[in-house]
Amino acid sequence: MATEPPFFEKYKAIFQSSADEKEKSTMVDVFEEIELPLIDLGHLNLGPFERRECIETMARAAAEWGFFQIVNHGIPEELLDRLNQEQVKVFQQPFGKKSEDKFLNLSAQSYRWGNPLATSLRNLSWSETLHLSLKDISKMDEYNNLSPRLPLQPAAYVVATMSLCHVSLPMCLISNHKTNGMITQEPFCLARSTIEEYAAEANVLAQRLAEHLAQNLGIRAGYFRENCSPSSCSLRMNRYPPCPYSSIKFGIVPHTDTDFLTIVSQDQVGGLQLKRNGRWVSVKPNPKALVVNIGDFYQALSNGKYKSLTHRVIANRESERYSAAYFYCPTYETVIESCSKPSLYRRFSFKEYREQIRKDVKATGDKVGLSRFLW
Ligand SMILES: O=C(O)CCC(=O)C(=O)O
Ligand SMILES: [Fe+2]
Repeated sequence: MATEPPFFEKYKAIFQSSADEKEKSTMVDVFEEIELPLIDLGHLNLGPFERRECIETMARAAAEWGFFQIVNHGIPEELLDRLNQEQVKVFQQPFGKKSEDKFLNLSAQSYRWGNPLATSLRNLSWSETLHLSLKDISKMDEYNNLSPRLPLQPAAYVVATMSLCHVSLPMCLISNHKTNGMITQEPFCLARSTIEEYAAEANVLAQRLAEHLAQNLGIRAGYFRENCSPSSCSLRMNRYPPCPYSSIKFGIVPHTDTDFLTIVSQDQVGGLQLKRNGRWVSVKPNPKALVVNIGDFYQALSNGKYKSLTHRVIANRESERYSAAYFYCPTYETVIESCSKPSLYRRFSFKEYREQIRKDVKATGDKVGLSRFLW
């Protein structure tokens, strides 16, 4: 059963109407590959001097690059591996299952692929994602309650579940598999606890980073703790299938992130690019490090000191790529206001910002973003 989203069928018209662009894009784009500033968070525990230096280096990277990478961040490699395994399992499901409304009992639109509003090759994303609003994760449990109704013998179900899942809280779906011409049914288990464990660790890390970055800005110590919680954040699992069409450029189209900061774990394939001083540069992947990028809200909060950089992912012709992005967001009611005067941006709530994005995307196909809130 096909697992890949039907990109070609869905975007046939775009492919056909862009023959000229196809011609042009046979030229191979070459981008400079850069290594992001590397911050060793282990230095925070060495002594007051090393700690101050580490925080200053991080703040400089946030101001000059908007991106940096971190090691000794406290999230065990073993947990990152487990998260990746869960992610692979999700995307290996038949497309028909993934695109069901209640896939994994999550809200509609949790599974997304391509770009439903794509009008040309320029705004087509060659990727599929599972977007988990963290307040929804507890709903995943309900699937356990539903599963006995699924057409599999209870005993077989238990044995299969135990052998496929390494935790006691799997979320199960039954999927059809074709083996030697025979259709068989296998349960698909997603370890909810691995996702929760990762989300909890990522939340602690994100809060620590946000607080360190706030130190030189005079932002109240409790600001992030009061306005952000695991349930206001989200986790996006991304898969970028190999893309056979040279005319397709993007795994994810250029964008900035709508949050305070994002923590990204990625494999070794590469493809992330950021726009630095007006030029696109490729980020050299470092599977031992996590990538951190500043989002729109920290740019506004820091009164433009920290940069929410436009970034994108380039589609790869040969290899699939996986990444997982943790978005550190406040609650909808949180009002974001610059930490110094005169402020570049007028104050706005997350809710207001989201609403503006929704209108702009509908009207222009683009999020527009912070420039809408300049004085
Ligand atoms: O895949 C990546 O490296 C980045 C993903 C990203 O930018 C996002 O999910 O917002
Ligand atoms: Fe992003």
